[in-house]
Amino acid sequence: MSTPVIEVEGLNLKYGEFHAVKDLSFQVRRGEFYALLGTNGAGKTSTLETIEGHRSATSGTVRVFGQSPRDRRAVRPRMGIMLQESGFSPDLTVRESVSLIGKLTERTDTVDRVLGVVDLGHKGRTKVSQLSGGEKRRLDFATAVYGTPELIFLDEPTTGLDIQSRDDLWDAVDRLRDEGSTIVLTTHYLEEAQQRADRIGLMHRGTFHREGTVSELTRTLPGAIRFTLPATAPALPLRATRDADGKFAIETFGLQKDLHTLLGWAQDHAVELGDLEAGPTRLDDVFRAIGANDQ
Ligand SMILES: Nc1ncnc2c1ncn2[C@@H]1O[C@H](COP(=O)(O)OP(=O)(O)OP(=O)(O)O)[C@@H](O)[C@H]1O
Repeated sequence: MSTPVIEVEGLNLKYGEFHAVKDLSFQVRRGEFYALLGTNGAGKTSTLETIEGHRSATSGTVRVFGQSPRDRRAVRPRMGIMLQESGFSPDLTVRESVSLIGKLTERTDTVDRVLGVVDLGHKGRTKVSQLSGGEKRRLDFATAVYGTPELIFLDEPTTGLDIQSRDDLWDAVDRLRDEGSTIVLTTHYLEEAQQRADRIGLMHRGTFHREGTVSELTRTLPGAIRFTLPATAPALPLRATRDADGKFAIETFGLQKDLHTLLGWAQDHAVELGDLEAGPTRLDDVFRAIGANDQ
């Protein structure tokens, strides 16, 4: 098997007395889309900064392409990092900023191609200070696109983007994946991770609460059927609870069977199920379950 792109082994990070990352171990394989998710303050940024070579581990090892990320000359040209704030100089134009990415990363590409991918071709001569929030975010994304790096970090990439720009960004990420790039994503938009990630590392208080594919993370929790009923409806065929807003909820590990029972019962009794929703557990519910365990 080829060397993993990222190998984290027993990583610990301390800020003074505060133990921010505790014995964390995981790997990201070549071509994988890995989402590092977690609660606020879980340690995601600290972990990523170590992998990106910006921070030293208190103990443990981190390898990127089999090398230390502190060996910047070897590793840096192969990584594209889209930070939450890239900090482009406000006085530079968009074109100059993209060209600077090329110089700093030592990757080869053309400024026009990159401007086209991030849809800023019409803003090439505009100063960074005059860009809208969403346009700045698209310029940040250029750091991940320039030269199609082998490993790409996307830190909250879609924050501040409208729907169209989000779709465009994910289309561009899909193309990068087609070219073989490995993607590491952090986001608080869980649906984006749920739809795209091959695997998810779910951090809480410095360590993994869970790690696995989306279905591995969600299948330990029941799915749910929710609906409203007219006041005259007869007794339900299944055990249900009532939400604060009066909606009925059936939690089940046999979603298809229970849905079939419920629909048959509604048909037989000519009962209309209002606002009917049925679905497997979503990643949001896995997150809520973390909070519940803390109580
Ligand atoms: N420079 C620092 N000095 C002291 N404590 C820090 C420092 N940086 C981070 N921390 C603490 O370490 C913990 C982990 O922070 P980190 O930024 O890695 O979390 P995160 O998972 O990225 O959180 P969020 O989702 O809120 O961005 C937090 O409790 C934070 O307050």
